Amino acid sequence: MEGKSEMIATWLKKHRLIYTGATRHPFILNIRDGSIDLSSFKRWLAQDYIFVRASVPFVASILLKAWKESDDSSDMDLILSGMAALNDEIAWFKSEASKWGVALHSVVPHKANLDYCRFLESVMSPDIEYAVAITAFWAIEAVYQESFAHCLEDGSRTPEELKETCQRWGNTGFGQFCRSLRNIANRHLEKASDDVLSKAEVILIRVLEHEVEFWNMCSGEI
Ligand SMILES: Cc1ncc(CN)c(N)n1
Repeated sequence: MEGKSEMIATWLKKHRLIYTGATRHPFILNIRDGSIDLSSFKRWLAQDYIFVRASVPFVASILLKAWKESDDSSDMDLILSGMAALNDEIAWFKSEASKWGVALHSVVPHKANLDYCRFLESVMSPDIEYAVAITAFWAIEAVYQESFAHCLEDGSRTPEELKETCQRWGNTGFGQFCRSLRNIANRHLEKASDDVLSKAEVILIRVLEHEVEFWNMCSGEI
């Protein structure tokens, strides 16, 4: 198949509108221009804690797929570092929540969050190929990286008390992690059958849709 070596770039061009919708959502633009309503931020904090906890078994399932299916042992090293980052993230959410007076133990997940967590669970199935699952993992991380990095660019007016949050996903190290995930995804997609390629493209679109719904939920729109 022609142009298989950079599938992710091809798909990002094709699905630019939804990708921009996920990475330049009003929730993020409001952080960037300083107009964010703090109740939206607290809602995000509480709901994302639930999502991050649900991401642990998801990433563990990708680690298992890499162990079984990858021809390169460095894939496992990268995925393992992603697991370690989740461990830090969970600790960060707990301390951030106590700073903002958010009681994490009593948070009720919103529908958009439940739907997204259910989607993660579906990708954990052993029937889902490694190339498909790693594409989903890359997309989930890339949306946060691009979104929060945007809040730190020159000209942004992100409130001082939200800068640490933006740094967590907008820092250059996390950017490098996302680029490495994208390289792994591209490498496996290059060897994939047309059937697996169409599944990976659909999964990518689903992730982007869930991310938009997640931001909508945090903005209080649903
Ligand atoms: C909804 C969502 N998407 C992505 C990430 C980044 N792990 C996150 N914490 N939450």
